[in-house]
Amino acid sequence: MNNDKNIQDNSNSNSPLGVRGSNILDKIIASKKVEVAARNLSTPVSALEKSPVFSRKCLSLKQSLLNSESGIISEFKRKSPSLGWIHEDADVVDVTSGYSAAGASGISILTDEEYFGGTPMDLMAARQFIACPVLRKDFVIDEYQLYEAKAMGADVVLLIAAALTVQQTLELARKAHELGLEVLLEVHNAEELGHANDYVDLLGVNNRNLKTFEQNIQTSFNLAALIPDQLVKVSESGISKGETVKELRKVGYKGFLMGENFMKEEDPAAALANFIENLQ
Ligand SMILES: O=C(O)c1ccccc1NCC(=O)[C@H](O)[C@H](O)COP(=O)(O)O
Repeated sequence: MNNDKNIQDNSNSNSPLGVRGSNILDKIIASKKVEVAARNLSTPVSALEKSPVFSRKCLSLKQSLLNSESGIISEFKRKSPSLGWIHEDADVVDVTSGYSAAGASGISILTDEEYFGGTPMDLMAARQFIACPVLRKDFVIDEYQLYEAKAMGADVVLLIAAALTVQQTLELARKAHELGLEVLLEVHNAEELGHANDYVDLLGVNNRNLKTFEQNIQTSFNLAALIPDQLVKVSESGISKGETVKELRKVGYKGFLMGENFMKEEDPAAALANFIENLQ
């Protein structure tokens, strides 16, 4: 039996951070609005544009996934709303340069501090040492955050359908492309696929419902056939078995976003190397 498909629903439990799962996405978005407004005042776009990496040409995660053997997008996250601390003292440069050396097709870095224990500095530091595509993993609600992503040295941004209207998704995706960033649109159900537009490069199916924390790999299998062919499919969250990756490949997935499975280990990069070796 593939245990990844049978992850238990923990939607009714209190999270380790003391926020109930049922409204976590709303809480994150509410905090994000305050945070972004403050940063916009302290560091205007004109200052972000002066970043030494602002004008660098972004690497393509889409191409990397199409060309790569593993398709693993390994994530750097110190904590999460569903688990609390996973790896509090993890060093971003050690872990992400290790991920890169181990054969990651892309690297996702959480830049949200309040809920995930990350910072924009994490991404900026990692960028100096890694040559594979980097996803800024955050809750994008404002185009200011796209300028920030560019200033940090990110290549891809995440747009979460559950947090945006169709119109907001279109405007943010268009702006991201204008800045040279790729767009990973994340959905959790068939209805959210309606957020896809011409500026979306990769379509991520999150097996975790961000409003309830419920996880089920079956979500990726159910939505696979509904995703337009031109979008590179990525399965996100709750993956811990090579067998799951192999089954997801059969229904067209090229990318596999994995965080906890590696970050919970003392040496996340060694865990990734071992995972990839067992995929061959
Ligand atoms: O991880 C959480 O608890 C979480 C809660 C609310 C919103 C987002 C959340 N996580 C972001 C992600 O989607 C995952 O970090 C990513 O897909 C990797 O998942 P996993 O392999 O299960 O760590």
